Amino acid sequence: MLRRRCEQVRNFSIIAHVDHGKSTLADRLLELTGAIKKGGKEQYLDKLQVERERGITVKAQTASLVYRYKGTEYLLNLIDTPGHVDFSYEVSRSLAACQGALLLVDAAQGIQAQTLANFYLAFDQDLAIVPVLNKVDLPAAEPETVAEQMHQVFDIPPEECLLTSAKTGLGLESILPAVIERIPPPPGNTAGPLRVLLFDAFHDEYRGVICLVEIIDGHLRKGDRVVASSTGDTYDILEVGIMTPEPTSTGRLCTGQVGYVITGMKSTRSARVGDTWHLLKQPVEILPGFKPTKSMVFAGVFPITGADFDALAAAMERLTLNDASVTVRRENSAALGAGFRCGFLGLLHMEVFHQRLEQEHGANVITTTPTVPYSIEHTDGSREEIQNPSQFPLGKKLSGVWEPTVAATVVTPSEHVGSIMELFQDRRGEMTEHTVLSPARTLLRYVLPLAELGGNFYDSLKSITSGYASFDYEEGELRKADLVRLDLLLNGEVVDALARIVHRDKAQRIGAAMCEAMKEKMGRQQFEVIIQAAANSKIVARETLKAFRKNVLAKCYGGDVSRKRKLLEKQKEGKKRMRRVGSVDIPQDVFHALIKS
Ligand SMILES: Nc1nc2c(ncn2[C@@H]2O[C@H](COP(=O)(O)OP(=O)(O)OP(=O)(O)O)[C@@H](O)[C@H]2O)c(=O)[nH]1
Repeated sequence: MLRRRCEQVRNFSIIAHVDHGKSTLADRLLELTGAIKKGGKEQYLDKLQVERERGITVKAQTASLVYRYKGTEYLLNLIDTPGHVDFSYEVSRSLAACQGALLLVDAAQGIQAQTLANFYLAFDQDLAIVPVLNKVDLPAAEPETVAEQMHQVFDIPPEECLLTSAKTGLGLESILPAVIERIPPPPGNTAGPLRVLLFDAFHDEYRGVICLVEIIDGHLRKGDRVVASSTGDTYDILEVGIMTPEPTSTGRLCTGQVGYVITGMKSTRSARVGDTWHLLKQPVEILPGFKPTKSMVFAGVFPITGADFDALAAAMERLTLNDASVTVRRENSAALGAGFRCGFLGLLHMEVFHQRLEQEHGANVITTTPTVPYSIEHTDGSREEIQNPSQFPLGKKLSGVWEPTVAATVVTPSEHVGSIMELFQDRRGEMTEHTVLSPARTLLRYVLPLAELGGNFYDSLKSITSGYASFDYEEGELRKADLVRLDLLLNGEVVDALARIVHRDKAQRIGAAMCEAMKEKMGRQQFEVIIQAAANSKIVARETLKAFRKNVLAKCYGGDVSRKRKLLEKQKEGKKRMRRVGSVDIPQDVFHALIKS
């Protein structure tokens, strides 16, 4: 099996809009080829707890299937990819190790925003595309209409579309023959010097870093010594094999094969995805590699109590071993103490990271309001990136402030176009395209500030379209904007962890909402608290919290000293869960509440 020539190898991905059935289809293909047992646990390739709970794929996975077709045995490497926009970097990486892709579309929902994005990622990399219309078992399925849409939007002839149900198994037998016939074998040179593409890496608790690779040219054997061309570091190949889908040692990988390698590398940070490996003293032409991932959302991550800092630091370290796309540095906040400033690929990535910190590492944390990176220009022409709103300079003239934008795509039932246009206008969006896909569906494209995707953007879009619109975006240009720093003050003291950067026109509205939420959540204190919001140091909103003295001894008649002491102790304990800002104690859960408001 392992001396197979390139002609008997196919490397392919499954790409689709979220929930169109990729993971389910991958499971069925694994069952069909005997890689996993029928009726076993669902969504085999979704390994992380957060993936199972949220029903989304976060890390791309790979599995090698052996399939007999017309008397010949083929090795088919399937790479399952995440569907959510935050993880599209995983999609493009995985596609770099493939020659083709199954483009999966839900036959009831039709083409969605992410279908378009993924199609173009595959198209740009010249991959052979096998269109699959899934979920044909659903009563609402309209495979003919969707096939017509595929023709109109992607120029794919309707007769090329395969019809399947990953749920009932209908049509599944047509998929692997189409993979073999329509997707070309990997083009590598079997006799050439070894050239390896490193396309992913993950950390295994027991075995250390496991690298996923495609052998572009030549052969890789256990015991080889390779050079990572980006760093010049050398590694001994301790183990090599294929994912079936568990790592299975094979001793060697041949040209065109996708598999795993263990080298004794300590951290996934050493595994530079997109890197080219070659043999010592046998340099090769370097592969183009991947665009480095860029943090688009930053947030502070703090322990609930200062004493938990070391445990949080350890949890962070373990988690970032496996998720090299998170950037982490130490940060100190007057309100929240010692913590970290983390950079994420997007909001979902941030939530997933938070959830993994709690679930897999038992850390209890406060995450501050997420912010996007702003670029400010000082009057001397120098530029600075602001990743924390409290770094935004006050009382100093600036030449300008730039904010990141996104190019957004929405596919929606046509009756919601009017409300979507209103939502995007309110979010400072500019329409760039309006196309009618079919009488019932419309495609809209907008440029809008990335920061406007925060707050309740997704909930608003969902509620005005009853969940029927799909949304996707890609990174846009930086755009100059009239932005101010919005601070929240308690008795005149700024709470640094709650600072935000907002558009000048919205500062008053957001400031008033924050003051109101703070008043409601904080509960009465023992003295009067003035809550204010300031835009670039100018007060724009105010609330007053009246004093209230909580007398813990009120119920103590007479002089029961031990009871009295107990109650006073209890009050002291309650205070531990407070954070002191100036003269005011803020309960920890206020931070949680305001971030969500
Ligand atoms: N009726 C029907 N339901 C299906 C079919 N295929 C998948 N589903 C269901 O659709 C939902 C989404 O399927 P997944 O396989 O998790 O979708 P996915 O595209 O992998 O989603 P992400 O991993 O989040 O990108 C699940 O509830 C599946 O059971 C099908 O052919 N018919």
